[in-house]
Amino acid sequence: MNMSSYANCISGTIPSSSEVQAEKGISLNTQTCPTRIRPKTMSSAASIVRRTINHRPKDNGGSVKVALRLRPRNSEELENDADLTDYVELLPEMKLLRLRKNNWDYEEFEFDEVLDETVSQKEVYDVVMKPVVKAVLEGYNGAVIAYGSAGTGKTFTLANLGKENYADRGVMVRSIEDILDDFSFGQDSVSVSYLQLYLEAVKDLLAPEKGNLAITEDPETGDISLPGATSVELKDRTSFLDLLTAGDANRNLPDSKMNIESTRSHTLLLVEVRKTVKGKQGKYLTASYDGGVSLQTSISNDALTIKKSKLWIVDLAGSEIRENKSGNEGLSFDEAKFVNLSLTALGRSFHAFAEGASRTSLIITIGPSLRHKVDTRNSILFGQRAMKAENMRRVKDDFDYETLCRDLQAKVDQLTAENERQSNLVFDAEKRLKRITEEVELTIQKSERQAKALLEESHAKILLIQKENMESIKKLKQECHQLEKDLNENTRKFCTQNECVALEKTQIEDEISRKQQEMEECLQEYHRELSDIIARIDKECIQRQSVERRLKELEDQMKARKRNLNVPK
Ligand SMILES: Nc1ncnc2c1ncn2[C@@H]1O[C@H](COP(=O)(O)OP(=O)(O)OP(=O)(O)O)[C@@H](O)[C@H]1O
Repeated sequence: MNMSSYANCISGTIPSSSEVQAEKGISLNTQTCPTRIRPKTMSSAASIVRRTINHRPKDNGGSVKVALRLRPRNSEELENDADLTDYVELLPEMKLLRLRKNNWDYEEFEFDEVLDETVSQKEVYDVVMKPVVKAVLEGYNGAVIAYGSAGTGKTFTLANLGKENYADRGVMVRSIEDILDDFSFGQDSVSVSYLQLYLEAVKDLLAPEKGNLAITEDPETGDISLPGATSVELKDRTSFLDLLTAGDANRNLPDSKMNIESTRSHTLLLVEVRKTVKGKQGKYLTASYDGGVSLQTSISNDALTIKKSKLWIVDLAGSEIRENKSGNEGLSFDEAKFVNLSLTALGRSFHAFAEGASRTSLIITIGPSLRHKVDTRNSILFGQRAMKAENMRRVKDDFDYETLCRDLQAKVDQLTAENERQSNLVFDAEKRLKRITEEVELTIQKSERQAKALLEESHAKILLIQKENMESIKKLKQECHQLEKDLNENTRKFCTQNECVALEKTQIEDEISRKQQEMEECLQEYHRELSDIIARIDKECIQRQSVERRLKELEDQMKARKRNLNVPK
């Protein structure tokens, strides 16, 4: 028995797709729910890539409704910017998910709902669970199962009590709220059992002291029942929250180093609804749970009819592949084997359950980190197989249970074999991946060594060049210093020469001025002497004129005397 066969065993009544749409009440408006995860390469290359398309089966009236939900990134993933961008593309508006195999090839999967990380708990409930609860209130059996690898949000989706944030209430609480809202107190009743399957043990979370609950199998029908399971009648919403809180405290959460929130056990909440309705008499096809799983019909009492139905809400153990993911930290072989064994028991118990009218939804949860890659693919394939499961709704009178059981067992075997084949393939792929990773690591180490050697060589060269440069700089500095000295010397000499020239110039100028002064003085002396000479000449001229006049007078006197002398002759 395995996960996929398990899904087959819990198939249910499926309405037409238009009914589903009508029942959703709230539709996931794709406009308001854009796909954040969308690899550019895949989209842009959509016209050239190869696609493998896995559409929902045409005749889907009988399929298990399968919704796929992506968990938002947590703080660690946000810090590491982890996401599946290169690998997964969600197209909520088309209810499609694409898984890229490589750059040119991807697979496309269609689901009943594709819920991206922006979708709220209420929306998940409205889309996935509300139709199931509605069916349960109408007297049909229902089941919601969460499947996905550890830490992808199964428990958050199903079992969150909304203590920290009221809006985060999960499917369990919201279902009970809706069931209680529809109740006529005094007439109707709802009771719950809370169970855990870990390895092969079935634990009653409402009465853990009971130890391992016995699983009994009806030798004729093959039905599995748990006669010792506690069933507590609910008074109100608070009593349910108290029960779940107490039950959760009793859960056995084995350590998993791979993910501390991981649990390898399955948690089952069984809600039994008993409603008294007026009106139509006759047989109703329901299943009751009186300590086990068995079939019964409705009880009619004139105009009053009692409808009994039950709702299973199942939080499956993390769906990690069985091989260890990180050394010895994954599931041990025994543990993995027993997980499946407990699924066998569980799956069988659903034989009888499925024989009743039922509606089943499966929520596949996936994580936003690349470390979820392999698990994401496994979960998606599981969801796809579940979608192909046949509708189990039958009217009791028309139903051949023995054939159903045989068929189911055959399918269980077939799917077990298929699952094992798939697991082996995954195991081989992981081995190959491990080998390739080792090769890549070796190559990286070699490259690192080469890079280191190159780095050291370059470093040495750089040091040498630096040394040479330092020497050149030193030499240049010395030359520069010498040049400075020379320049200073020359400047000094030039200054000295300049000073000498200036001194000489001053001396010469002084000499010239002295000479000029002397010359001026001399000139003045000449002028004075000349003036004296002119004055003397003038004086002598005057004297000479006077002399000349005297002389002329004398000459005149002499002439006069001569004439006087001649006259007597
Ligand atoms: N839709 C969501 N929005 C916000 N937080 C979420 C959401 N889904 C999951 N988480 C958080 O992610 C963590 C893991 O979720 P959860 O425990 O539900 O995973 P799981 O699949 O049940 O894991 P396991 O198989 O180990 O039990 C929790 O801290 C939970 O609060």
